[in-house]
Amino acid sequence: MEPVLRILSSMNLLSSAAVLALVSAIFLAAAGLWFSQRNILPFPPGPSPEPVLGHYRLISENAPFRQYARWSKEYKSDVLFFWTFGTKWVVLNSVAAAVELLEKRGLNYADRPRFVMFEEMGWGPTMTWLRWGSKYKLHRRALQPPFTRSRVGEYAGLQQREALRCCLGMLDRPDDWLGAVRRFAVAVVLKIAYGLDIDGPDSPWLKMAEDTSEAVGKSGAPASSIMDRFPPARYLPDWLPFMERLRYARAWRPAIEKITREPFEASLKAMSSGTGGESFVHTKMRTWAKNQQNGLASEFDLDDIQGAAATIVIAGNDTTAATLMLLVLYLMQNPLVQRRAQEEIDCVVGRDRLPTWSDLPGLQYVNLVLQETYRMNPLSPLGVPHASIADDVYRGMFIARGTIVYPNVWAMCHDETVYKDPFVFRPERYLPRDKGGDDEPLPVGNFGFGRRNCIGKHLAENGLLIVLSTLLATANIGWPLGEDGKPAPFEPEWSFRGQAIVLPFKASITSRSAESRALLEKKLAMMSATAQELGSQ
Ligand code: HEM
Repeated sequence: MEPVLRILSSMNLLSSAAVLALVSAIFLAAAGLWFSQRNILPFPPGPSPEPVLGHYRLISENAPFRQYARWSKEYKSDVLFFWTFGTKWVVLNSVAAAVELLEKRGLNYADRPRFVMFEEMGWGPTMTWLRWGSKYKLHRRALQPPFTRSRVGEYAGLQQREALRCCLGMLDRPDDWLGAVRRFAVAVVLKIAYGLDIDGPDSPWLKMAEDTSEAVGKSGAPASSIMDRFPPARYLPDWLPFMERLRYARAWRPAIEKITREPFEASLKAMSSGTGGESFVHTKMRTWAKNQQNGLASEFDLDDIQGAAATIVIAGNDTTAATLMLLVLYLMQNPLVQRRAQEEIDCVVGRDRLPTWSDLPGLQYVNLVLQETYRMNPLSPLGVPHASIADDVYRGMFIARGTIVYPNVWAMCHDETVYKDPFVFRPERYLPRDKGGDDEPLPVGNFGFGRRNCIGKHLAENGLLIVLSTLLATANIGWPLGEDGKPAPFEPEWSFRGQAIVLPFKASITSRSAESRALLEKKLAMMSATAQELGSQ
């Protein structure tokens, strides 16, 4: 027996040793490959870091996208590398790099970094900030279908009615034209998400949405605060001089919690009393309630429904309002563009009716005005950052797993090798040469790249186009009048902390004609009556 045991144990030893040797070999090979890749392959270039802090102090909080674009030229590389406190990030300054990494190799770049500052601000399960994984996929599966190109037509009536109301509001109260724009943006997503209406300028939902825009719009580029770079910093006292963003996050926390909770509760209340229209919350709650009744677990629980509905409002309201502000600004600054777009509407639609849904594809120049607006000022100049899931090599440069990736959409949209006079607003640039254009490519990246691209693009674009074309058909937009009664041009103010937004400004907004105004009123009355009859959107 003893010899057998000895043989067995020696076999055990042998096989253990073999397994150990094999595991070690695999580990060494993998480590060797990683190290050899790292040693052989350089990280992308970039400015020299400081000891310990790396690039932390080198990146400006104001308009960092301009700095990255300058470095891209200086280091002759469309991909730049930075690090601080062990966090690595790369900035992609060309469409080619963004398409190759974020789209063609999209699965490897479908993650997001952890947004520690936003956690501190109190965001619940909001899809935009979720890491790649089962929770994220669950939210994308729930949120994407209602906003596909083929399904957004379901909101056409709602968007058109709100567009008419928006244009009438701008004409009636030109001093508060921004109020009408904000109302449009909130009304559409609030109805879709919760089935709730805005019942006047004092609606609490307007104030709530405005607070959230303020909180998000000026919170700095996502994942770039000291807490994001060095998470333990969130536990430091916020009175320290370099902790402004922690102070900011804590100050805005109540507003974020409010927008996540209150419309959801109001929607549930409306649902139980049988009021309010159909909505995302209604659909999801019905499934959840049915599962409860049948004793089944729900994959998408109450927290998820609440978080996903808030995502629609937060991601969809502010972005739409900010783009409409840009449209008003560029039309005011470019009267010839405005005239040409109005001529197109007069020619395609005529002056005895207003543009409708089916007219939009035929309004080529109006569509290009929107594209040029996207290009001139991408709202998220550094996108929403993605993060890499595994090590990668791009054109001989090493990109380690877990690297944060910022597409510099601003640099792509202002690349002089692609766009002639990139700082000039010229929608004609996209027209073919035989139609007097420069055949330049439409901008890409304003709605993101790859698997994390914006789910609301089609909804947003339809809404922007219907407001733009209705406004062009019914109003003239010009510089505000000075004390001498003459147009008084001015330089608008901007905020480049986080999103790139134009700050509120004055404009002169007047009716094109008594007839066009009457058309607005008549059509709004007609559409509101129909909506009331249908008791829905
Ligand atoms: C002009 C309007 C809009 C602009 C410029 C815009 C822009 C963006 C950008 C740049 C991203 C990041 C994409 C990426 O990481 O690659 C994004 C993501 C997102 N957008 Fe929009 N957006 C707009 C409107 C909307 C609307 C109306 C909705 C809601 C229906 C919406 C919902 C979302 C969501 C949920 C995400 C996160 C996607 C994900 O992480 O998988 N957006 N958007």
